[in-house]
Amino acid sequence: MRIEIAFSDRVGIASEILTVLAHHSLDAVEVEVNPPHIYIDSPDLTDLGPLLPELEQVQGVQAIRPVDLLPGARRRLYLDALLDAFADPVLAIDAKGRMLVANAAASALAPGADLATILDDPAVARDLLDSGFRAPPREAIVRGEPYLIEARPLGDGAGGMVHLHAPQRLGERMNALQHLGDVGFDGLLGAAPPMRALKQRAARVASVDGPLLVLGETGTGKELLAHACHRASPRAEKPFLALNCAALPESLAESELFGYAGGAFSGARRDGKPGLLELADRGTVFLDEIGEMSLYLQAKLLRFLNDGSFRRVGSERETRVDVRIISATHRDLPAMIAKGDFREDLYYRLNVLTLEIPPLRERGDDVILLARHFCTRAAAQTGSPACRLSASAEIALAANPWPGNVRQLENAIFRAVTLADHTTLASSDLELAGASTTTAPADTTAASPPEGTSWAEAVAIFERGFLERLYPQFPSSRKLAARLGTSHTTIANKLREHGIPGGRP
Ligand SMILES: Nc1ncnc2c1ncn2[C@@H]1O[C@H](COP(=O)(O)OP(=O)(O)OP(=O)(O)O)[C@@H](O)[C@H]1O
Repeated sequence: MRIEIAFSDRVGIASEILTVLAHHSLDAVEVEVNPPHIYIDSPDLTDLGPLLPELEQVQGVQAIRPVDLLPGARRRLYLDALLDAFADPVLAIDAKGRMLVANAAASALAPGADLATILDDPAVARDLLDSGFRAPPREAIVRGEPYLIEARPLGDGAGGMVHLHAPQRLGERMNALQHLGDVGFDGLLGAAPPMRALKQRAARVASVDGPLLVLGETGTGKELLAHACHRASPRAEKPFLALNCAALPESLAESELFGYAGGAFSGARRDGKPGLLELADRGTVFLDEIGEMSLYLQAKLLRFLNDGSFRRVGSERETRVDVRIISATHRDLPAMIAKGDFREDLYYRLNVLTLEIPPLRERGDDVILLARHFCTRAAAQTGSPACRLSASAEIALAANPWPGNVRQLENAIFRAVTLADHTTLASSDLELAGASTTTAPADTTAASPPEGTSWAEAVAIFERGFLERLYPQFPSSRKLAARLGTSHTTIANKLREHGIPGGRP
């Protein structure tokens, strides 16, 4: 039986309680003292009755009750369940390299007792330990498969946590099919003139079967556009696979893209592994952040673009595939060429067709269009009630510079929808850097309306902000009408027109 005893804290009380158990010849296999409670696990204790009078005699004991689990055991149970929910192996290692804790995936993969036996290459284990688990992510072979290894220290001298990203899950993370589904140009929202022009050009470029380079600042939607071009091309029914060239060290990126032959490196899978180029045969491979590709891989990619063939890592055999390459970057490739960081010949091979995505700040009212879309989507994703943006929020969004573009906008709206406990988001809910954080429909006067706003739209934005600001102080159409010196019917109609809730006469 496991019991919890509440007591008022004093020196020696825990040992007096345990002495009572000893008197009854009861063993305690686990004891947790967390004043003002002591928890005891005693398998021999089946009936509390005979023990109660003596325990209650101990000065300071207040209450005694049986419990299912000791708090520490309960915590371990939850932590184990959480760790086991990770499909990737996760390990805690002490400063000497001994394994302290492993989740189920790690135990199944490499049931070793220390880091050096878990990783096939002892040098990698040594680097991790020598760096105090601060070494940058790198690849290592575990039971013949390449893994991306990330480590972080646990705290002074306590060792570190090691996370092995499994190769097939890396593929998952990089496979745009996972999250883009069959999104085409329809999913690329935007009605501003530069977006319309882009979509028109993209629709033409999509069907031309040549390499395509997508340029644009980070988070502008380059991957979405690349996928839309694939969906609008004759390759639409074949795979669209994506590799982020900045995310992986060179040799792992090489084996992801080109695959490897059986026995290519010590412990490699015996039958080898196809890379994205083979897996995407007759489809499209999207190379994101191409500016970050190493010069060695640039040379290998150039060769593939020139004659359609390549060799798997560690193979002598030429492999031929039919794949369209769409690449993307936010970097200035000509400037990189001038510095010798990017191959000029590759640039011309990749840049047969080009699309340039405008930054969000040049898209006028698209900010509002996208924000409303993200608002609806975030509410659906989080199971929150349907929400909308107040006039002040829309004006603040339109005035924000958006250095992180659409992704930053998407995140700002998601955060606001998740955290706000009301359904009309104000500018203060949006945590915009540099924006006013008062609940300021008052800032309707401070910021200019979105570019291209008509007179009628500007008046409507002003009215909505004005009414939203005053309504809480004059919460009925009669009171508001009296304050504004107009008829209550006019105010009631305006409240309805702007969807301001609770417009009572
Ligand atoms: N026009 C758009 N309509 C709807 N959603 C968009 C649009 N543009 C971008 N997004 C969304 O914004 C996020 C960022 O887009 P995406 O990943 O395509 O940008 P990126 O330019 O490839 O980013 P990075 O430079 O970091 O690789 C994604 O969630 C995407 O769905």
